Amino acid sequence: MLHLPHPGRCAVLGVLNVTPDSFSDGGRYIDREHAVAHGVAMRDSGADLVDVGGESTRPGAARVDAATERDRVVPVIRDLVAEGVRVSVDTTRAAVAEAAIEAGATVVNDVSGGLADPRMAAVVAAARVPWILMHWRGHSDRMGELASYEDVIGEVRAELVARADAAVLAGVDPGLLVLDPGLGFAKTAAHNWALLRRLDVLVALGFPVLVGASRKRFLGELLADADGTPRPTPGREGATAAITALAAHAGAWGVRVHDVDGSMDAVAVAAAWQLGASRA
Ligand SMILES: Nc1nc2ncc(COP(=O)(O)O)nc2c(=O)[nH]1
Repeated sequence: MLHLPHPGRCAVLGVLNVTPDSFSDGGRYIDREHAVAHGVAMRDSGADLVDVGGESTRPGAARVDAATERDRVVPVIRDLVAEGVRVSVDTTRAAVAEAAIEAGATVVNDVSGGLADPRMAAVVAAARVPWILMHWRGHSDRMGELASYEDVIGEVRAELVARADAAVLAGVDPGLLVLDPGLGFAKTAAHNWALLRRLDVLVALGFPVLVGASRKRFLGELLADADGTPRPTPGREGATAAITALAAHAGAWGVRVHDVDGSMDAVAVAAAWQLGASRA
């Protein structure tokens, strides 16, 4: 099973996008020094993992080549590990995951659930590291056309089970798998809310479940102003923290967020609510 320093509460993964074009923080941490300082700050705020990504997955984002992605994340991962930070690498590429693990990353966060790179399962199995399998139907340039479901809960569940089965067949320890509904990936706002409402269906599979709603567009649409203008990303932290609390209460293993402080408070509230008392 996944080791966590705070097993009594939902895990908090701090997002560190070392990219020029991620949707909500693109460019802020492209500089290595700033990136490392931000990662250390998120760990000091209580983040259980810092999730380092080198390629934007924003809808319509242009892909970067493996070398560019690797060169963005490896130095930052190495420096963070040297500061004692636990790091996950957010990549769909086996070669990048391999280099990140060599640099000290201890979790692979794969938004493609192993579909983008057939070599990923072997890399994860050999390294014996936890593997986050997110629900995905194709790269950023195609997600829009793939967002159609008869039964989004049933289909996402079935497609994630298929990914977990494939991982186990490839030699990955099932105890190291984490599932993630992939909010916003080939999904409309309605699909996102339907998946959150029935998160219990994924939790019931028995794998840890990670939820990544932080600052996403469907929150901006929910919080739109009178003339329908979506709330800009900086104004979505309250909704993100609310989802953190609700996801934790629904049994999520972890959340992936940009603002660690807000979600640390939210997971503390969820834990106290669950216990009927604050932690002794
Ligand atoms: N496991 C997982 N990883 C992810 N990586 C990137 C993004 C896109 O958001 P960002 O641009 O804020 O990183 N979302 C997820 C997600 O929902 N789940």
